Amino acid sequence: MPSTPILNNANPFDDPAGSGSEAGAAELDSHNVLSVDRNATLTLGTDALIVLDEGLRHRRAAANCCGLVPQLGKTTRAIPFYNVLWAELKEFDVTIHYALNTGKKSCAVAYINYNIVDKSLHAKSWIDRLLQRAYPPNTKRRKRIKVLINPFGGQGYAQKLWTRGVEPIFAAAHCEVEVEKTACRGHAVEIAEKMNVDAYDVIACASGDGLPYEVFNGLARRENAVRALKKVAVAQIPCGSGNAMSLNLNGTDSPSLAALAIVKGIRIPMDLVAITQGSNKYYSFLSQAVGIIAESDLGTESLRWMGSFRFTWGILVRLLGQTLYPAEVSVVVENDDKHAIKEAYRHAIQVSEVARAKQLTQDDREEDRLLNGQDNDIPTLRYGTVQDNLHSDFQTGDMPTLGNFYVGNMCWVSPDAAFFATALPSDGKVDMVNIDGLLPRSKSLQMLASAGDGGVIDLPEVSYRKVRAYRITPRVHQPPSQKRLRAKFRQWLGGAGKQKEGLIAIDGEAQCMNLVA
Ligand SMILES: Nc1ncnc2c1ncn2[C@@H]1O[C@H](COP(=O)(O)OP(=O)(O)OP(=O)(O)O)[C@@H](O)[C@H]1O
Repeated sequence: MPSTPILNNANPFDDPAGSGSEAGAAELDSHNVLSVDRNATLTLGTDALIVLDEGLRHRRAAANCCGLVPQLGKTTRAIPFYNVLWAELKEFDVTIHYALNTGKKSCAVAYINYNIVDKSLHAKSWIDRLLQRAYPPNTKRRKRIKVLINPFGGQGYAQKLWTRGVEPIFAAAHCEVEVEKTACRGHAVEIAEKMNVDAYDVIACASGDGLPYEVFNGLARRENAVRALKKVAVAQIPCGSGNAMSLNLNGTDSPSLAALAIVKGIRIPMDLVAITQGSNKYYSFLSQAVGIIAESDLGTESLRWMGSFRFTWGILVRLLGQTLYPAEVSVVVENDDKHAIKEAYRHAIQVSEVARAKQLTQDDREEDRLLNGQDNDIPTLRYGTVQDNLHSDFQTGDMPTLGNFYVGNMCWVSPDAAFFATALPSDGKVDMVNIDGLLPRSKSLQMLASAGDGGVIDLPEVSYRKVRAYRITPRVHQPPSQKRLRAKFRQWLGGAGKQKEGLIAIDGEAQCMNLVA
């Protein structure tokens, strides 16, 4: 995962490599400084390129108040290495393109250009050193990116968001880009199934979470599926109504900031959850939901006129009406102690931060195995399919008053809901949340409010477990005869008037389930 560099309180002009002696320090300093025209210098600092230029003062002053009022501007500018997209030397001209933050949630390509004063080979090696800092050893430069655009994703602006906010960043970073628009539902599955995975480093989906879901499933259908899944990274350029993948992996739901995160991103392994239903098999990267969340997301089609408020409305109607989704649930539990789950999470984060600080490159042996074509088939499922007998590791329970069944592999499910606060992308487990449908209404609302800061796990009424596998068999809910009319009214009010089947949301995509009597 890419990280925004932290500008700590160290002197930004210090070289991170340190210096042994004063003479050594002076030599290092001179290596890191490039003298350019207009009496300016460009210095490689700890985390940023420092531009020291008297001219900046006048330019900034001019930008204020139409330049009529003399003002003192700064003469230095720090460009974090993370934001540096490319640097090149042509003749005696140095040009550095970078991503300039243009607001809290956007960036755009900007550049600086100077004529070099020192005409020796120093400038060339300085540029190399700048690029090494902009792209540490674990970060691939000039990524080859296959971009898939869902023209109907979100509110239909994916093409515009791509052209305005993303394409210029990929171009400035010298990425090789090939763009294809999806023509219909399922098209991304087909593209991922047939593409030459050796020709690309990344498949970037300008869409909601639906396209990455299709891409994973397309890659998983191939011969040598494991090789394909490991070879090419899947990323999201957030252009949909659900952009959880980008929130979790790029740390943003802004298309331009996500573009920068992809340019600077490193590959990380991520678990996929295999789901079998009848004879079908799907792979999920994000979440599966049965009950209130799934029904509010997918069972509110008749309320589309409400826009995105239909989801909130759907949840409120179902929560306040204490709607039940009874089911039999069998689970292979890894850990059901919330305190231990949180401790294990903290430890895992510390370990991953150490690895990130060391800028570890991908394990060479892993790379060899990929290229030599070993371990390329998807392994058989450890706990079998839904058509097999239950493995002895499963614990089965009846949940007659289940309200919400939610399983996740990533923390954020939307910008204001960190539902799975301890989810780790590749620990071989998923976080399972079960909430009783008869929870007092005030508690239900409290639970909704606590999702924003990841507090769901701390609510005593919420069952939160790390699990390895589960099986859910939803049942028909038959309210007592005197309450049936009210239940039908609530169903209509919640947007699921004519719905007969149960719904399971896999990464936000709908699958129907037969309800067992
Ligand atoms: N050209 C197209 N026409 C119709 N549907 C398409 C097209 N391209 C992709 N799709 C489908 O659109 C669905 C939703 O895609 P996506 O996740 O990108 O958008 P979204 O707005 O976040 O979706 P949702 O409203 O379902 O959350 C996917 O299932 C995908 O297969």
